[in-house]
Amino acid sequence: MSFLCCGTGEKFNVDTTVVVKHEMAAPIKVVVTGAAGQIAYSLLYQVASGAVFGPEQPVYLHLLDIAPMMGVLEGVVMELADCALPLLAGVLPTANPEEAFKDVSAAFLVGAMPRREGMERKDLLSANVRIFKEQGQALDKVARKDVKILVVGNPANTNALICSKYAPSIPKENFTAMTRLDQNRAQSQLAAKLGVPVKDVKNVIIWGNHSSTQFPDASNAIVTIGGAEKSVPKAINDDEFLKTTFVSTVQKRGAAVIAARKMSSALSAAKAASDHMRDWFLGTGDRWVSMGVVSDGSYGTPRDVVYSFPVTVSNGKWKIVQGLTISDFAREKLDLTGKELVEEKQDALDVCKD
Ligand SMILES: NC(=O)C1=CN([C@@H]2O[C@H](COP(=O)(O)OP(=O)(O)OC[C@H]3O[C@@H](n4cnc5c(N)ncnc54)[C@H](O)[C@@H]3O)[C@@H](O)[C@H]2O)C=CC1
Ligand SMILES: O=C([O-])CC(=O)C(=O)O
Repeated sequence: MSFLCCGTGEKFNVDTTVVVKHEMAAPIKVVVTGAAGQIAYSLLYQVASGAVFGPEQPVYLHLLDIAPMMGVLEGVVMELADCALPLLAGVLPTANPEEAFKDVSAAFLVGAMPRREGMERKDLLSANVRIFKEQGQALDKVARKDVKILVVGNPANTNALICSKYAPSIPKENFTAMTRLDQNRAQSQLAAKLGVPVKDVKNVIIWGNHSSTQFPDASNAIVTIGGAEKSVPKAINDDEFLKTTFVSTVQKRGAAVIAARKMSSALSAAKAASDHMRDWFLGTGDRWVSMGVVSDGSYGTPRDVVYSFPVTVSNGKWKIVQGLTISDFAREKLDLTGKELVEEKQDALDVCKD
């Protein structure tokens, strides 16, 4: 296994003493940006241990961060070596986006400034959107055309849109933004209310923007109780809770974590990024998951913004779940978050002109 030192580019070897008894697939190249940061610190283990691409799929990790962070990144590379992970085929730490994105099959775009207490995620737009313009341009030049890209850095939906705009040779469908953390939060809130394990709640939806206008929607969610499936609204039997406390708890959960930790969610964000990419690569079956994708106008949403929808995935392709009934209450929420995305898009395009 080869690891490269950030400063020197020198190779060193790690004896993992692992005997692989059967034929493994060829390694895929996976990039994580912001690799010296908080989220990456939890994410890298999950990617390198097989939790994302499966227990038979070796990975070659490309780690991108900015030049001043190369020293810290060196420490991360050492720790990855020290994990002695059988699926980790190699590590390339770099501050050069074109080197980082070369031939990658999957990209976790995490590297961006996080918000602090009192900020909305869109306050990060002017600082972060240029990163996604530059990275779109680099992906366009050197990544595989079938690369699956997950934008985590905030404001995630609009950053994903900008990244796609600057990578015209890569299909729009390959750019997604992370709302899986919101989905996981919503699922967990519902499970707690119902007193069931979180695995027994499915098909909760996050609509729209990963922001405080998102609409966490339990109206189609299903819970398994005593071996039988039941509608969540029927099982909870408290519409007022589902329309108010539930929605606002999920909308404000990121801010609540910042208030408590003085830093934004990282452990749960990394878990959600792993869930999102795993489901995209390995499929969802008939479970619905929420992903920010370039809108085709489904459910009367604005086109050409990255909007979170319920999707299913098979053979590496996501498809928006169609045919759901949208109540008047939901319509208002879907429109509000859509309007915010249209405004953010305009602001981002203005920033990118400079
Ligand atoms: N979509 C979501 O659900 C969530 C999104 N986030 C967002 O994820 C982002 C990262 O959060 P953390 O890891 O906690 O932040 P962090 O500050 O701990 O790490 C960010 C890393 O990105 C690096 N970076 C900055 N500019 C870069 C560039 N141009 N190229 C490569 N790397 C660059 C920094 O040097 C730093 O190492 C933030 O924008 C945060 O708001 C956080 C939680 C959930
Ligand atoms: O709230 C933040 O700024 C970080 C984030 O996106 C989240 O935790 O959902």
